[in-house]
Amino acid sequence: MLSLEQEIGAWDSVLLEPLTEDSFIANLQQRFKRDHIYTYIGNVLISVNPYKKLALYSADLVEAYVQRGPFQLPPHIYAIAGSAYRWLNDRNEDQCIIVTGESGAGKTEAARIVLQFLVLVSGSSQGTKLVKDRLVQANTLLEAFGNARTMKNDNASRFGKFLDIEFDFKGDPIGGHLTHYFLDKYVLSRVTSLASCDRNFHIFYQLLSGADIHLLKCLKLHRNVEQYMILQTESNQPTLSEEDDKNLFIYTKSALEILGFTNNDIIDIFRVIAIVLKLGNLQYVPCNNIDGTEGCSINNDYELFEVCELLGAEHRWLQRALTSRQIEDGIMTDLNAADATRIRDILCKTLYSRLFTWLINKINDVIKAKTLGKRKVLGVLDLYGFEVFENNGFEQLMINYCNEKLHQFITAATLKEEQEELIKEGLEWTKVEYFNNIVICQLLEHESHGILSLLEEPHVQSDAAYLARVEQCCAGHSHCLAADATLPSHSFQIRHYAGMVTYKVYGFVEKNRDTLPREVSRAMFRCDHSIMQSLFPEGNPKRCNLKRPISKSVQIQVSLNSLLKCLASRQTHYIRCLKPNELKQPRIFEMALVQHQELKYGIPFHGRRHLWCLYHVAREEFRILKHRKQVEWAARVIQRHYIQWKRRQFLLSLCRILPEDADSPICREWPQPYNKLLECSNLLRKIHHRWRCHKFRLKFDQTARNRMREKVTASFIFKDRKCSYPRSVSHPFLGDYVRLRQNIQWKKMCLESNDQYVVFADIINKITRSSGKFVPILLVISTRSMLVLDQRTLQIKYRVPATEIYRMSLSPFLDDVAVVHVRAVSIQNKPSSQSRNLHLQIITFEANFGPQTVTFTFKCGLPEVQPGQIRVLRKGNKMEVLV
Ligand SMILES: Nc1ncnc2c1ncn2[C@@H]1O[C@H](COP(=O)(O)OP(=O)(O)OP(=O)(O)O)[C@@H](O)[C@H]1O
Repeated sequence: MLSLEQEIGAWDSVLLEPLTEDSFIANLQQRFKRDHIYTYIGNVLISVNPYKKLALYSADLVEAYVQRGPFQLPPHIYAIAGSAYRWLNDRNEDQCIIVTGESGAGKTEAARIVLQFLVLVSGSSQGTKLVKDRLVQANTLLEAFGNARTMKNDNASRFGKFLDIEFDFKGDPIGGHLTHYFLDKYVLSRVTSLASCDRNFHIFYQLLSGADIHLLKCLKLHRNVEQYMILQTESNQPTLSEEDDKNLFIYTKSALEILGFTNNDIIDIFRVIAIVLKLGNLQYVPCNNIDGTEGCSINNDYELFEVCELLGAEHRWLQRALTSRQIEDGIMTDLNAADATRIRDILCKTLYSRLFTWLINKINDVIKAKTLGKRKVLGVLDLYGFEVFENNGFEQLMINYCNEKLHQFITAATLKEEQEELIKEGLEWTKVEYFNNIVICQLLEHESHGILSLLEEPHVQSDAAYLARVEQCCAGHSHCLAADATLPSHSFQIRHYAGMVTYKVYGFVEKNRDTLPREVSRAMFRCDHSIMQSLFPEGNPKRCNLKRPISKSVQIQVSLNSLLKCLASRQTHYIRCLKPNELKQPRIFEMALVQHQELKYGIPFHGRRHLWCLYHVAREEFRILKHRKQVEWAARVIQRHYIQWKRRQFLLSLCRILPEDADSPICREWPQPYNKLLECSNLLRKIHHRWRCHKFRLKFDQTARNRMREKVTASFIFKDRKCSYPRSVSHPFLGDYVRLRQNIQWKKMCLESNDQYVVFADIINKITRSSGKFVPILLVISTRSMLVLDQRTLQIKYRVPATEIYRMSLSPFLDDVAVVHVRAVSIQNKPSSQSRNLHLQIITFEANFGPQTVTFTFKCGLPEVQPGQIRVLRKGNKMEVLV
């Protein structure tokens, strides 16, 4: 685990006091000695190659760096990767980590550690795992086909690589895209001629050591490396053992399988490798043609026969394509041995580089995000650094041009933009002078007289003509030396941002065009090999393209400009890799070498420090404030969307959540709403209730409709005014509860008094005034009158015409007390003395007062009683009803 106490020197070089180049390098050295290989300089991470395994990488450390912000823990590549990943998620911005450095400085390793970090930190669902696995395997495959041993590095990438990883809104990888830059630069030389300490691309050795005997036989190969000319060097020094290659072959094959290549695809890929190996063995011997010109023949024709078998080509086509050239339509001339050898080499290089591009396209198809929707991208750019050798040619010019452009971009991003923003924000600061290398970029790419543009001029057909044009157009330029006596012959010099480089123009024109003769492309297109048609589309006789093929320098300029455009749209993070020694040894720190590399960075330290100090103070505060505002804004947006989502959820789920009998008007259940939806829920509940009542009513027949009318009337009268009312709601009114209308005696009686239309009839209890006992009597209300009858004999005790009843009252409590107000004089069938000021009380008792025996005492004779004026008082086991 990390221990902060053990930290040595300054984490961040800008805090060194004083900050000079010497103190900066000394700080790096001091830290390097104690295996602290990472140091910051502002927001750039410096990584010094330890050339040994260090316990600096683990899942625990990834976790630690994810939890803490940058600068809270010792400098680490995880902190840079963590910042990029965090910004990607928090700010929703595309990110890019740019890894730079010389060959062997540790760029590929750094890019691999970044990928490892992203793999560990992101989600672990089945789909995500598959994506991650494929991204990792893509790296393995690229190493086998794109890396080689060089004097500087046993596993040097021979191409620039830009891996874009796409993430979904959760921060899980969903796919990726690979772009490669300029494999051709080394393919141009490496495939067919090796420097003494170099090896060819790993895959050649892996195939020869790892393929089983059947595969070798099928590919017509021998296991022995010495059998193949393109694998020979002057020293023939092996570094990787055969055993290593054999083991690595297993990984390469498994990577191909995991990436979805079928067995047939895999055999086809290896067949192309075998073809390159065998083509490289072709030897030409000069011969004289009949017309006296020099021609050539293939010395070891059996190799060509085998190549044809592997390609599925006819021997005579290929032999003709490799040894002759079309000068006019249909007229061929034989090539001399040197030209034929050159064409053979170009074919080998073209085959290999196109196979590599084909592989990358296939990988891109597999790792492409399969899901639609918004995505964010985190890219890792691993480009080789500035190069200067004893002999520098076309390849170095291209690489140094790329570095020049990249340097311009980084300078603009880290210094120019900072300064401009400081001005914009009105912060106090001192302007820092720095060298803007735009002038060198223009020297190279100026449309009419740039060093690269001159290569495209139609009359520049030889290296001498090209040099003459460079001398003519650029000799006086402040960054170019040409036509100068101090220069070696056939050369010109450019003062790059990173130093002076002398370029020899040998082979410039040819390497820039480096086109395969049309006859060779056609012969390859005609082969019966599944991928040849896609590798050599220009060989299709139906595709007659008379346009000049795009030259290498134009291709590089186009792809570089699109790369820079892409970088400009992203938030960039920098990892600068440094090589501590040329011996590839641990623990050796050569001050001069490190200083030399760091100088190439080209920005004065004091300037950078000044800016960054202003940056840790004002800009940081500004950023925090801006960030906080962004967070607040984001919180508001999230809240708004969450509420909307909740609402929608509630509404959509309402009919699902409502109970089954929710259509019944008496069902009271309703789902509990989310707090913010209370009002909406209440309104909806009312609407829903009305709707279901409406539906309920639609089912009524005439009888039910009449009954409902009565109920509605009762509701108007009793609702909220009588405690016992709710109990009666569900019972329909019968009116004639004793079936009086069917009684024969009554039928006769009622005709006399015209009371045949009975509205209400039931047995009720009357309390006798003398004894206080209950006396059941029959109460009948007809459309004409109210009658009190003996329940057995049906003898009429009172008959009160309806017109004489002027009011009915009842108590609001849980009882059955009702008072009918009658004009006393109108009571019939009674002696007048009793009826004088009589107020009739009709009392029925049900079980409303519980099991107790209850006695009622009535005070009668009050003129008018309103609902609510009746009081029922409990006195011990007696109840007193006061009206
Ligand atoms: N962080 C590291 N820890 C241990 N060894 C490292 C580290 N970085 C680099 N190395 C060693 O240095 C060697 C060279 O590193 P790497 O291949 O990453 O260099 P490079 O800058 O990509 O070179 P090139 O541009 O030639 O591809 C690696 O094979 C490895 O042995």
